[in-house]
Amino acid sequence: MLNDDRFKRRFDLGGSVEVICGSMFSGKTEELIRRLKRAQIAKQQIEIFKPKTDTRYDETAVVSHDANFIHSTPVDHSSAILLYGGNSQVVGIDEAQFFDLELPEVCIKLANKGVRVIVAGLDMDFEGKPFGPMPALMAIAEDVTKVHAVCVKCGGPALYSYRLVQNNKQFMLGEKESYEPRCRFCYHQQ
Ligand SMILES: Nc1ncnc2c1ncn2[C@@H]1O[C@H](COP(=O)(O)OP(=O)(O)O)[C@@H](O)[C@H]1O
Ligand SMILES: Cc1cn([C@H]2C[C@H](O)[C@@H](COP(=O)(O)O)O2)c(=O)[nH]c1=O
Ligand SMILES: [Zn+2]
Repeated sequence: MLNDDRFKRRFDLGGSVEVICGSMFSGKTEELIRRLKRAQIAKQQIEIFKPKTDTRYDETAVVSHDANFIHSTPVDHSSAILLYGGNSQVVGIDEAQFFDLELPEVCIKLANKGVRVIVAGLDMDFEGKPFGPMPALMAIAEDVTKVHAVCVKCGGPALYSYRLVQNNKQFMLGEKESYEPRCRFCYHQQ
């Protein structure tokens, strides 16, 4: 395979997929913004996407819990990322857990065209179950970074997002009033 000229040319273009995952408040969005701002400093053409459903802080910005932000385009399907992101050198995607299951294929297509794709999202939902396209994205990525919040109960490294309100639906937007980051021990203590 590596001797095949078509693939050699694609590798030379430098496309790749990076995933930033973890619980809520773990710094996923901050890390995404940090990488994208460095790309901007390097004068690279960047484009950021988020799901239209995530309306928490701003309609057209990716905003961290610390109020750090960067302009973004809200889209309702991953295919739109392929349409609008194909001419960029770097594509950022936030809240990837809310996207459809075609997102990994979209990221592969962009990376094969030479685009550096950086995806951030929750790896687990409030029940500790893998969230949406995140497991598949982690499987196809060159690089996966798992970040941790501080457990609100004990100060340890938090990997779970504990839901404080009664609601069994997987999709429920919210902040500190509805979720808190917890470590393995404190999450299972309930
Ligand atoms: N329990 C916590 N652990 C770590 N950071 C927290 C916590 N509560 C609030 N924060 C704030 O959240 C910021 C991270 O926000 P953000 O990047 O939006 O996280 P994520 O995208 O993973 O939800 C931290 O820099 C910190 O200011
Ligand atoms: C655990 C969990 C979270 N959500 C929602 C809550 C927030 O609106 C986002 C996560 O945002 P963050 O940038 O990672 O803080 O997801 C949900 O819908 N379902 C869940 O199980
Ligand atoms: Zn804890």
